[in-house]
Amino acid sequence: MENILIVEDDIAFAKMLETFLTKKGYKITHTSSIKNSTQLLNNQRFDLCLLDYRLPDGTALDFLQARRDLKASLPVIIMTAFSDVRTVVKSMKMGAAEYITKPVNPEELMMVLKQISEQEKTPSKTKEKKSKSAQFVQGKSHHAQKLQDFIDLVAPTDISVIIQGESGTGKEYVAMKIHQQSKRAKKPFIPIDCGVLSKELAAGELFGYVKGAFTGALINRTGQFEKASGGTLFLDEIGNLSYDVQIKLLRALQEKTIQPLGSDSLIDVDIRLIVATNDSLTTLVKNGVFREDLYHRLNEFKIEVPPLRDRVEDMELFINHFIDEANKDLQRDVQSLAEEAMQVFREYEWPGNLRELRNTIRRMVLLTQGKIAEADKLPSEMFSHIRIASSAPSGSNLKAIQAETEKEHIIKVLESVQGNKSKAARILNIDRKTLYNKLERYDLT
Ligand SMILES: Nc1ncnc2c1ncn2[C@@H]1O[C@H](COP(=O)(O)OP(=O)(O)OP(=O)(O)O)[C@@H](O)[C@H]1O
Repeated sequence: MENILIVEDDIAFAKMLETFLTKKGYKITHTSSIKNSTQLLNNQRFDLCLLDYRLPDGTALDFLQARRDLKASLPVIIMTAFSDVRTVVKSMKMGAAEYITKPVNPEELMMVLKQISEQEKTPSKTKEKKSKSAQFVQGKSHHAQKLQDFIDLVAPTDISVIIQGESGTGKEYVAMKIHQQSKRAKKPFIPIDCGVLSKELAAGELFGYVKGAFTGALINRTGQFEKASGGTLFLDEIGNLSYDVQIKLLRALQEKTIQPLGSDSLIDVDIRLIVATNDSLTTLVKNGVFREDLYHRLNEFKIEVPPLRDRVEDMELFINHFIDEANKDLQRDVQSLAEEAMQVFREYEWPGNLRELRNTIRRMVLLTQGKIAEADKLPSEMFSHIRIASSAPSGSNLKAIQAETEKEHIIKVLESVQGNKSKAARILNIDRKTLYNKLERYDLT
């Protein structure tokens, strides 16, 4: 990985990055707008792009769209202000490889570059490798238990599964776990990120093609359906597949055969399909972007992966796991987080879920020389984003007052219906799930 494209309109910062990375042996090209960057992408080959989230003529999402249209496959690292993390996690579903928060720490940047360069060396195997070595942390909250029950239930079968959840909640990990617990475990688990596939590329990638099928098809290529035969195919961000490809996918599932582009022959395939989505597929069906017949074919079993903020009880397990992982990768010996940092972690909303937690911990571990990672290693903006601090003096903080009022009201209603949660939810005009989330958040379980 040598050629890096930096797209950044803060010239001083870009210059600093350029100097630093040139010293590290990279060849840097810098531009400060989406328009110029897409022109560059069209004419030159880059190994990686460091992309500012907000640019004068658009956002990272526009760049990612252009990258997809140009069928460029370079990995993209988004550099973002902390306040944009919530939005940036959306770009992960358009295929950004990673994000880092500003101010960018040089060591952190090098760590991410190394990580991505290793993944790129074995592009097709990386995720399979991850499936073999990645440790699945189960958690102990009732959400975690329910999730594991669903996995246990569905894993031994061959039925299709839709995994739904916010970005970074661990949908791919759940898919891997299902595969590992299934009778297909010894066969391949192939994850495909549909978010990065252009319309034209998707059918070829999934079903393969023969030489001459279209301009640029210089050799025969085996599709992922065939490669995954006997095992599990995981289609992440399935909502991004075009209507045409959805038809082909439905046919492949119904007939258990595929037809590579440009070929007359049908190939038998035996795969188990697991798909994931951030968006509700039913909404996509309603909006006419997702085929209803395919939705019904896929919807044999649905698993909802909860956001991290709803499983605070599991946080400590994940924190310890990510500390261990980071210690190994970064040669550190951090044993725990300081209590103040734990407090912030418990109260923060975690819009990027487990991915954000992992990244935050890696950064803290990287910056910690001793055994305890202190709260001053956290991005300072995180403190202003924490939700209702339980210790916040009521009367001084609007969120805390609202929370206290809500909590008191829930207690009152629960008392009036002798603890019957269904009745309470009806009176409160919220669904049962929301009520359970609130009970957990306010420690009323
Ligand atoms: N059960 C788990 N045990 C350990 N680590 C996990 C687990 N689930 C998720 N992670 C961590 O969180 C990261 C994000 O998980 P994953 O890629 O599965 O999320 P996702 O929901 O598929 O994300 P996206 O919506 O962006 O596709 C992983 O790289 C891993 O580090």
